Amino acid sequence: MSVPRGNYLDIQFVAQALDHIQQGVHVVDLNGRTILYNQKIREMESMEETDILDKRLVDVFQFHPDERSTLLQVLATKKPVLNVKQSYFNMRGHEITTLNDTYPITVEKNVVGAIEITRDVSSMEQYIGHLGSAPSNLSTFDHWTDTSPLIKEMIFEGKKASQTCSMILLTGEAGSGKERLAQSIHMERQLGTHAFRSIDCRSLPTERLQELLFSKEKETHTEGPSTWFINHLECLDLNLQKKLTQHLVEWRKESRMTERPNHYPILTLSEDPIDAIQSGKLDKDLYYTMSEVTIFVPSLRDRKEDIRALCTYFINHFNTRFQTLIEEVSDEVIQLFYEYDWPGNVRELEHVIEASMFAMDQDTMLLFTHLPHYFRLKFEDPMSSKPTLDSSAFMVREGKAIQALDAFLQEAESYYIQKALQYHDYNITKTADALGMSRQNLQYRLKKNNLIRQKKSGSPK
Ligand SMILES: Nc1ncnc2c1ncn2[C@@H]1O[C@H](COP(=O)(O)OP(=O)(O)OP(=O)(O)O)[C@@H](O)[C@H]1O
Repeated sequence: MSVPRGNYLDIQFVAQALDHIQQGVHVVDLNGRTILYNQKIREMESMEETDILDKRLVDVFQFHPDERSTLLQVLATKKPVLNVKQSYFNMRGHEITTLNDTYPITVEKNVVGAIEITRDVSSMEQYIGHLGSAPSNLSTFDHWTDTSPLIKEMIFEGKKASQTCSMILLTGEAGSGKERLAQSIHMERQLGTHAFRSIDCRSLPTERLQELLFSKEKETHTEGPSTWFINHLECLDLNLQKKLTQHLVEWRKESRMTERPNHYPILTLSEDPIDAIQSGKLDKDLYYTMSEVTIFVPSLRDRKEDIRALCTYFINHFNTRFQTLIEEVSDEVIQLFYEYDWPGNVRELEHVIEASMFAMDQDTMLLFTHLPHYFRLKFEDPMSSKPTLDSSAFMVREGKAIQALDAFLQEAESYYIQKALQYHDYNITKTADALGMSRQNLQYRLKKNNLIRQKKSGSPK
């Protein structure tokens, strides 16, 4: 490790020692220039020493007006700042969550710099995510808007299943509300003071799934009843599906001998089970074992009567979160929502409302112009007689094959964000402002579209 200034031998000695510890250490001098940046923090932030040593923090990291550098804050206030949790994307696009303690460094009562000690808690955060949610965050049947007959029927089935100890299979497209239904069943079964464990086979590597599904089992026997929500089984490795089948058969035998089982499996499939078996994604035995009680969660396109009530629900929800006073969605927008097919289901509607509310200033009614640009592209502009998506429109070119709408939208989003980033010289804050979204929202989209930053990146120090 090279150290640029100060008592060279002393600092080099300390710096080398600090390269062997498991916490990240970042030291700046009185001018906010980095004089020590140990091995661990370099790994976490995916930065090289040359990127940062002897440079001012403000020249290396981009700060949003709402974010404060804890190191600079400590230099200014001369007081420690402890236990600050930060989540950010490092240079490789990996999401990192850290806990930081930052202290002033004083020599003869004068502050000469600041030191930040950082613990990487990303894997702990993910693990806690799997351990269970607090009951206050879980949905209950009272939270459902039950306008359509299909949802009324689903709620009826869900409540009926809650009266039993059976394992339950929920089927329905992604984003339709399967997890929400599983939480409602958990609460209806009076398990609110116990854990709701969510395991998503879509997003975890096989080794981790193996560990979560099988090795943790002994521990849970001592912890009281819990719901095991195993999501997207069609994405689980076939060998693990076979192993899970054996476990579920065992579970069923044991549960018949007791009034209150130790855990209650709720499993999901987001594809048609028969198609999934035919395409080799789903083990037939697993399906027959778990499908004793099956509830179908309807897609939004099949229950458009619910759209207005869902819009009201999301507006109230985001009003509370963003401290806004939006009142309603215009009839014209509701009409477009009725015409649209909603491949991403309720989740997509939620995102459209959230993005639109970001774009609203003093208005209280959500209008066509507030809808996100990509979403408006799907429709003719009602203010104009010319269709927006004609042969000269964005990325629809002669000779280019028409692609599925989802793929087109993904490409459009990716392309547009890339252009905006280039235009703003890869400055995240400016790009996010220009796109009318939060910095976190832009970072999420960079990750989703695999657009790793080309320029300096790192934590909001
Ligand atoms: N009836 C509803 N009222 C309000 N919000 C809803 C409703 N249904 C779903 N949502 C919201 O939509 C989003 C997706 O729901 P959920 O995660 O339950 O779907 P899912 O079918 O489990 O999705 P996936 O298959 O992708 O895991 C969540 O944010 C959820 O809160």
